[in-house]
Amino acid sequence: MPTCAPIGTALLTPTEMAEADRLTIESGISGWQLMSAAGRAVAGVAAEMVALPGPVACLAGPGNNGGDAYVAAANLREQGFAVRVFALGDPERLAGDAAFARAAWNAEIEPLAAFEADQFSLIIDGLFGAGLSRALDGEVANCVERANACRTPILSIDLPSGVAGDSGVVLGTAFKARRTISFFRAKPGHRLEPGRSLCGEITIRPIGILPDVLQTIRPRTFDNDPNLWGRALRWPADAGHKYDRGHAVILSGGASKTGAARLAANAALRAGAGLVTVFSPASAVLVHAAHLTAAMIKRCEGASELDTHLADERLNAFVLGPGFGVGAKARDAARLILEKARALVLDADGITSYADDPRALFALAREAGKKASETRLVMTPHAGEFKRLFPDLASSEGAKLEQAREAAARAHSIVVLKGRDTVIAEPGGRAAINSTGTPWLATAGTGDVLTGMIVAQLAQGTPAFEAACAGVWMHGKAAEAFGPGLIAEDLAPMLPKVFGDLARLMDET
Ligand SMILES: NC(=O)C1=CN([C@@H]2O[C@H](COP(=O)(O)OP(=O)(O)OC[C@H]3O[C@@H](n4cnc5c(N)ncnc54)[C@H](O)[C@@H]3O)[C@@H](O)[C@H]2O)[C@@H](O)CC1
Ligand SMILES: Nc1ncnc2c1ncn2[C@@H]1O[C@H](COP(=O)(O)OP(=O)(O)O)[C@@H](O)[C@H]1O
Ligand SMILES: [K+]
Repeated sequence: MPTCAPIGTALLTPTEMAEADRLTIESGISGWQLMSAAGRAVAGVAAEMVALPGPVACLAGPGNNGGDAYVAAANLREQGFAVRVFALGDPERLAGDAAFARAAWNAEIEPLAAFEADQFSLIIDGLFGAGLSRALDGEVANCVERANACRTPILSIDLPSGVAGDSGVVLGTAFKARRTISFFRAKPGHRLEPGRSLCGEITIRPIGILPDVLQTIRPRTFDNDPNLWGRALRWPADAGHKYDRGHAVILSGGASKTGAARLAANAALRAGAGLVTVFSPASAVLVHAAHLTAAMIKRCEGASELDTHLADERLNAFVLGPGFGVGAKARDAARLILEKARALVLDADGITSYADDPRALFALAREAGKKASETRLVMTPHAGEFKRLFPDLASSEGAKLEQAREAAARAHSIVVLKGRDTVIAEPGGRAAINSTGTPWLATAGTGDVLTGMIVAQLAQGTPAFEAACAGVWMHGKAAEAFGPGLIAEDLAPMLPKVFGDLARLMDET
């Protein structure tokens, strides 16, 4: 089995980043050294974006983000660029390292009101970064809107001013950057929409902050990449047999709604489940038989037949929801599966079936978790389905990461809150933000495929959080591998390439 580094790629909130900064300074590296390195890195990226002599505008705010901008301005001037600095507020009031940076610039500083965006070949946005504490308004908002309206490329330092580092939410208004450079580790705001789109291309540079500080900070949010879950993933053993790789079951809806179950079943096989069976009502058995080859079909009319089938303990992971129908039949099935503490991926109609009584589902998940000593339920809602189970959380504007985290704790389950910036959260507070995928995934049936990719990992014995993360990652990678023109059926056939790339990636780390 390929091995992989045990630590995930952490995403640090602005507060955690400030702590990283503080711990590093405490260990003997000065704040000025960090700011100098940051400013030089900004100048380096700027020089990649614009030809000599510019001109370049540096917009400098009242804090250390502005400090970085002064350092970058001085460095670009040394390289021969024509640079003008525009400051928000009185530059004489800068304190600490930012005041040093302003002194090092040692040339004219114009007021922000004098800035005319279309006179420059590049705008460097050093107004606010991690310290953004309220909505942009007045003169600053006006400046941002003028800059966004012209075609001059924008390089944002740390974050596009106006984007909140912990949530990606826009406070008031925000720059739409061509590129964003940040330091040490990315922040959730670089990965969550709309922040992610407003950042443009993101570059993360080390500036001397010591990675050891992460041991003290103990971050809870990670990039969803193989560093986080690669070691937990199961690969076929050399002398293994199919039962070592688990037996996944997909519960199908009636005769006119069978496609979703087959999408999940085929994806589960490709994603590594040893055996996959579709449990089908009698009316749909022949429809499935006409289409399925490697996946098996078993008649399962309702609760009593399901109960009988569940006596086979090798059936270890289930998908319930895609095309299944909303109502008591779905709730009965979820109850029986969770009472036996089998792993369950609950999607679509399975989720909606609990809209009137979400607490009943959460209680089943809690008991199943206790019985198995590990989380048994993975829910995969899109925003609409999420709102049905967690209306109060969904109404808290924008903060997708915290919504998913809170929901996971409440529901004793893994919550996969889908979208371009899918968040995977576990009850203990750990969460991952996914960046794989393409907009072509916004097409019917791709969510059904995702359930298959997740259930395959659960069937093989990967813990629920890692199983969900891996499924989401490979789903996005499959979409990237196929490219434009994607429909749901195209995803599973891309998995051999995705596994090949994954194995290489893990061998390298
Ligand atoms: N490791 C690090 O964290 C490092 C951080 N550096 C830079 O330091 C920045 C963080 O510096 P600060 O904590 O000083 O924060 P910022 O420079 O982002 O902004 C803080 C200042 O802006 C004011 N402010 C916040 N929101 C406002 C609004 N909407 N309208 C008007 N004023 C507003 C605050 O009152 C405060 O004066 C980072 O973004 C990064 O660019 C670098 O210098 C080097 C190392
Ligand atoms: N614009 C997008 N960029 C990347 N991924 C997307 C985008 N839109 C949707 N997706 C992904 O596609 C899948 C759609 O799932 P879902 O909404 O349940 O569709 P369906 O019910 O039709 O199967 C999810 O995994 C979601 O994260
Ligand atoms: K900025």
